[in-house]
Amino acid sequence: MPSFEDKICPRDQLRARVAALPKPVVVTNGVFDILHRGHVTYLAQARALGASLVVAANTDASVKRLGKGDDRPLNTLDDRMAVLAALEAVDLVVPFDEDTALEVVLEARPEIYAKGGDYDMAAIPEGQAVLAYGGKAVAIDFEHDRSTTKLLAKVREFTARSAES
Ligand SMILES: Nc1ncnc2c1ncn2[C@@H]1O[C@H](COP(=O)(O)OP(=O)(O)OP(=O)(O)O)[C@@H](O)[C@H]1O
Ligand SMILES: O=P(O)(O)O[C@@H]1O[C@H]([C@H](O)CO)[C@@H](O)[C@H](O)[C@@H]1O
Repeated sequence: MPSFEDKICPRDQLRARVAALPKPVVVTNGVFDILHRGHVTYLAQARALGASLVVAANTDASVKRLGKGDDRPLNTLDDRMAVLAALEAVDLVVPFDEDTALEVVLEARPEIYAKGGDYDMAAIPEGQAVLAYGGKAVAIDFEHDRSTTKLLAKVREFTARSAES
């Protein structure tokens, strides 16, 4: 197993593994289905807010409940976590099966919670929780107009055109 996979943390070890990370710790979460430039830029910016970055990845069942599409996620949790763990910006990857990453945030108690600029920090449970204990909640502006959904639409358009010709 490549050494970067050591960054994948079983949920029951989260508290202990976070305690061993350099502070301040930043936590973020998401699906990260087909990794793209928007994701990696955002993760590098999140890491730069502190000294360590923990990424909580939605389990496959929790992605299904988000309603992104019947075929989502395209990449399984294990694959998505391995790709995230291979990134230099990422120190720890943990799965979560709840509808939000609130419990992860409460267990990890990071100094900083970060999320893409498509979210209002004061309106999401993770942001509210961090602000309530005196931490920081940071929305990172989108720098690149990319998304897994847009990439998939391109592939589908190409496949449909190829089938017609
Ligand atoms: N282009 C982008 N620039 C900056 N941050 C992004 C970008 N796309 C996604 N993010 C952030 O990355 C995290 C994971 O995003 P997500 O997996 O929803 O990406 P996505 O590609 O937009 O997915 P989908 O199209 O499936 O909704 C979220 O915090 C989101 O705000
Ligand atoms: O990748 P996404 O769709 O941006 O990730 C979601 O973020 C939600 C957000 O943290 C508001 O609570 C979260 O609830 C959801 O489970 C996904 O992680």
